Amino acid sequence: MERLLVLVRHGQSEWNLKNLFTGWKDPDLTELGVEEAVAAGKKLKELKLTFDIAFTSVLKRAQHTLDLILTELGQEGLETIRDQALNERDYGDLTGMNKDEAREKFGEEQVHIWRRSFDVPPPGGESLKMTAERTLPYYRKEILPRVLAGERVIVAAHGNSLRSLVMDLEGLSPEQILKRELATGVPIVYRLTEDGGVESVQDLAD
Ligand SMILES: O=C(O)[C@@H](CO)OP(=O)(O)O
Repeated sequence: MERLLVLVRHGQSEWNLKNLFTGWKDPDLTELGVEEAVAAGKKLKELKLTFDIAFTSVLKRAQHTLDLILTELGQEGLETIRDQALNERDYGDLTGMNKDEAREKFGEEQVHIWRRSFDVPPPGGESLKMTAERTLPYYRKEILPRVLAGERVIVAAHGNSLRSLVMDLEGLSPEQILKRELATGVPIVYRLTEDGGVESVQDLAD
């Protein structure tokens, strides 16, 4: 049995381009973001991958990315489950702030801690740990059982909601996840063991 799980971060969003903390805000993809999503679809097509079900967040940039990928695969209209458990980490008071201006105001190190530490939440927002506390139960209840039953699953979501899943799947420590960045529109193809561990992982970066 195949036990296929593909994770993909959305393509560049309008707020990624403007360098703003985005979190639960809902900007759409830029032109480049659309191109990245189409390219992700083409890469999956080259590998002859198709899916039985898709999961995404309730945010436009992830849904739009998924739609573009499914169109490339000739799988428009595939059953898709949207849930806010897969949303980006909530950036709290930083939402909408320019990342360079935040560095000037709060200092480079503090902003890095808010963005990449495991358990320090940005003011009023979610740490990666808090994000994992919603993404992982959802993954274990709704997504993993389908993968283990042989359904081919694609998840289109966000930098930090996916980092929390990657951390768990790959058994990364808080230090290791700190350095792990997910590129926009780059699918990561996992094949899982029968108990949900990682049998193989392939990052489809160029
Ligand atoms: O702004 C955000 O919501 C995220 C993802 O774009 O940013 P960061 O990479 O700083 O976690």
